Amino acid sequence: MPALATGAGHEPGLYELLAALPSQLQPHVSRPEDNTFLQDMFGERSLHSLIKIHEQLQLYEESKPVPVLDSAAALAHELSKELEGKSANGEIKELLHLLAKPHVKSLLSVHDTIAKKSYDPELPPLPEDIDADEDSVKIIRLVKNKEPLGATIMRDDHTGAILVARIMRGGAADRSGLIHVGDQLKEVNGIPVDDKKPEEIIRILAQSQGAITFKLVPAVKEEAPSKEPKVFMKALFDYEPKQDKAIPCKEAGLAFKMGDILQVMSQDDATWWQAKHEGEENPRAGLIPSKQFQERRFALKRPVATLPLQKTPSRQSSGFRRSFRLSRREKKTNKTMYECKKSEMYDMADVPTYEEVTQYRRPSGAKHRLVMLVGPAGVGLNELKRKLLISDPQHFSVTIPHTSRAKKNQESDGVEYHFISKHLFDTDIQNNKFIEYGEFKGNYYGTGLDSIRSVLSKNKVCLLDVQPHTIKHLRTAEFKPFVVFVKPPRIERLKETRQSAKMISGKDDKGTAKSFTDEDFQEMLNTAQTLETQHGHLFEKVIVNDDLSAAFSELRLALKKVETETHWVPVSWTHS
Ligand SMILES: Nc1ncnc2c1ncn2[C@@H]1O[C@H](COP(=O)(O)OP(=O)(O)OP(=O)(O)O)[C@@H](O)[C@H]1O
Repeated sequence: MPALATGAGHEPGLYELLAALPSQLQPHVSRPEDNTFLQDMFGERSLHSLIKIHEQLQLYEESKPVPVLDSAAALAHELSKELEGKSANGEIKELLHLLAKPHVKSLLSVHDTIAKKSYDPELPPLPEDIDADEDSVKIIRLVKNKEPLGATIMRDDHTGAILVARIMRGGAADRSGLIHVGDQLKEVNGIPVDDKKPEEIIRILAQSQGAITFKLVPAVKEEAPSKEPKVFMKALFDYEPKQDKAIPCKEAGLAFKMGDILQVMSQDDATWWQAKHEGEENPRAGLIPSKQFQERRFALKRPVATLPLQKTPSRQSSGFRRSFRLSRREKKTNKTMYECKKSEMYDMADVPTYEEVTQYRRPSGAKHRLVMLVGPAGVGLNELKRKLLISDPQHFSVTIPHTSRAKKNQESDGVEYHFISKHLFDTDIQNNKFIEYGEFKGNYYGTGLDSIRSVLSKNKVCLLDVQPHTIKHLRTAEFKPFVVFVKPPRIERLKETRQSAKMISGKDDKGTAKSFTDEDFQEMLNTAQTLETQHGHLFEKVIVNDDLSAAFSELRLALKKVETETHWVPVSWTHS
């Protein structure tokens, strides 16, 4: 931008800069509406006023003003009293009128507060009727602002006493350091609480303004002050405390979404942990269900979406992908020709709650993270993979599958397939060497773990396109998979974009191509929905494959970031 033209030897003030900006910017703005917007914005009167105030304040700051007196309010009061007795002329009347105005009074009071620099709230004196025998009683005064107190209370079932149940980390009560878990609450603002229900006490607290006085019997053992814990958990489910009937105090709850990173501040309570969102400035923690509690609830509820999947229909569906993606060499024919032998059942042992995570950045020269692409069949995984391979064949690669079928004349071992005997294939299955395998026309086909290792050891990014149930087997420190879910757009866009697309059907051995039907689209969407419900917590990136080139660019960028930026990964991946 060119330098602003200001008078020689004259420092441009903010105000002048603002006035000059629209004309200075004009040559750089092509659209008239942008120009109008800029003119309006910089011409806004309130902005000009603010800048003027800013400049004036700066002048004051430079001259370091000190208050002449810090009792302007009292002086004004005295003056008013004195003038009231005098015979009133017009000017005196006006002055009295001005000094009586609440705004002027407030202004003078604010002036005095600032002049005295007395920003702390004034507390009323301690009550005189403290029982001398009650040496264990603590009187505490906290000044309440809009922020909640950050403590929960409960009635002790045996003694009936009202106890402090929980102190939210970083909240007002915690910061005061005066209230502790187990303290017995005797009075709030002089009101005895022994006979009150916790809800009534909460109401009293909510209605209290300014300083609140608590009379407490301290708990026997006071909590040792602890350092801010550095446990980070990735949330694997959505949580909304307002909808949670079990939470002891809805206002104290912390809402979060699947994929959010939470800093867990306390796991002292078996049922309710305390946490805040990672990076959140506000130190106050909120309640979240503990891992164990959430697992228990999940097991009891067991929503329909997590029940075992239906058996694959006999019809060759465009739903769950059953291929091992043997098509690295344009050989789409083999894509869907065999059934997968691995279970597609949802594993109830993997209840998605929280996963402890830590930040990880791939050291330069270290092996790349495995890139797993998942999505419903026909959504475009192959197409995206193909584009990546073409875009940078030196950087991206795919696995070479194994087969027990005989090698054809034009084929070479280790190019189209690794050709091995049926016996060896069987042994490898027993030894868990395959991520996926299947049988077609009496021959085995499969993707081996070693074939991934082989790609990674060449310092290439391995693109793997598999069924989602395999993700959990590959989530190891060795592979550190980055899981991308490719999702279809809404049905109208799906139909629009796939008008000339062909689906490769594996129904017959020839892998004939056919156009998508409405049923195929619907099935693709249903499958996507099911995959997301069941495995969504494992997806690190979701890409909607609407416009193909946009989806490709998004994928490319995400993969670049995985290679160069810091990401949250399971703690266990960095401990090896
Ligand atoms: N965004 C898109 N816009 C238009 N056509 C697309 C788009 N994405 C994929 N296609 C087309 O859809 C068809 C299916 O894509 P592709 O073979 O990549 O799917 P897939 O997920 O690998 O499915 P399958 O598991 O059945 O092999 C192809 O003809 C492909 O060119």
